[in-house]
Amino acid sequence: MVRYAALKGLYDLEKTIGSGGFAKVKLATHIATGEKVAIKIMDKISLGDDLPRVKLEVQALKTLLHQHICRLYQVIETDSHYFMVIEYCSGGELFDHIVEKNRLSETESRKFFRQIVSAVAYLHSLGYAHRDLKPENVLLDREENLKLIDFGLCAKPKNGIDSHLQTSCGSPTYAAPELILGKKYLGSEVDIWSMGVLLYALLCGFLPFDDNSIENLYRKILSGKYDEPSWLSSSSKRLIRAMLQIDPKKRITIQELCNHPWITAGFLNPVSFVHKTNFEKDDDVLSTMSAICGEHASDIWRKLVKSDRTDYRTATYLLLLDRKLRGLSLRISPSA
Ligand SMILES: COc1cc(O)cc(Nc2ccc(C(=O)Nc3ccccc3)c(OCCC[NH3+])c2)c1
Repeated sequence: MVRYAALKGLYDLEKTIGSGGFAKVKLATHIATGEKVAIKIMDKISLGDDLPRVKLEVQALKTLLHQHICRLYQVIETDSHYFMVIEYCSGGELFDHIVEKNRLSETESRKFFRQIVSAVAYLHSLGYAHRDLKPENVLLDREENLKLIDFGLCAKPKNGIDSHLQTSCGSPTYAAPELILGKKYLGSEVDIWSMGVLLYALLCGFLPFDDNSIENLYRKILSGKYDEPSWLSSSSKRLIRAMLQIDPKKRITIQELCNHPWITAGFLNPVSFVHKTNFEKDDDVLSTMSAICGEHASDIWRKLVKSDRTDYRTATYLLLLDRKLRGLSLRISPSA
């Protein structure tokens, strides 16, 4: 097991749970609380000119406080590496959940899809677009709550969500026609397309556009034609068609999506979200931390609120808070 001095006494690294281009994600234990976390390890040399993306993602994640967006607890930077300590989603990938059940019922799909819509509507309301929405980036926590991950490609155009982007990114299978054509596009509109692919995958158990050859895949996406299996209700078909519109200007908007009849069926209200600017103050957690580090609870809270929200104190506070919300004891052992 590779050891990193920067993690010594704070986190014990365990198995690798994901690896991508320039990053690998390992399961780890936050030693003081015993809580599991995911640590995304990036080597600065292999990051190359993608280095600024890490800062962009960290900046975005400090702002994004939403129950269906995976939480960033801590960032550790050394001369050679970045470590992002992230919420561990023990339920694994939504994709595996769909495959294991072959496909999901309309009711179960709606439960998950409402959570995705809430997270994306929140993201867009803050001027961000995810740009890489795909089943692998949708995880589940232990209560099967959905968590969006990997904001490495997320963008916050400087002139706001309604200004055009050009960078081609994300995976072709879930990419909108305008994106694969290299046209200028709106992040919000490409996210809606990808959500249409996600909804189709939930309801059908396979993808609307799929092909081993990239040319055929592109041709299928640009045709906008896909199968509509017999089990799809007419309401489901209407919603998917509204999201998989080739012309981005004809595509349903995130606001219309929050109120769509398919989304609200069986629920009392449209999809909504809350803008949280800070995590909630919890006196039990603060007194537990105070007992260990000897500082007054009020001083710990003041430092937490003033901090950049990605230090060890923040990670410890949020992990203890999570333990409390799960009804577990707030045990904490002084770091070795
Ligand atoms: C904000 O959340 C982020 C940002 C980011 O840049 C990367 C990640 N990556 C993560 C985070 C957590 C997991 C995880 O908990 N996975 C897991 C847990 C139990 C069973 C199976 C998987 C993660 O998994 C990597 C594979 C996901 N495709 C990646 C989060």
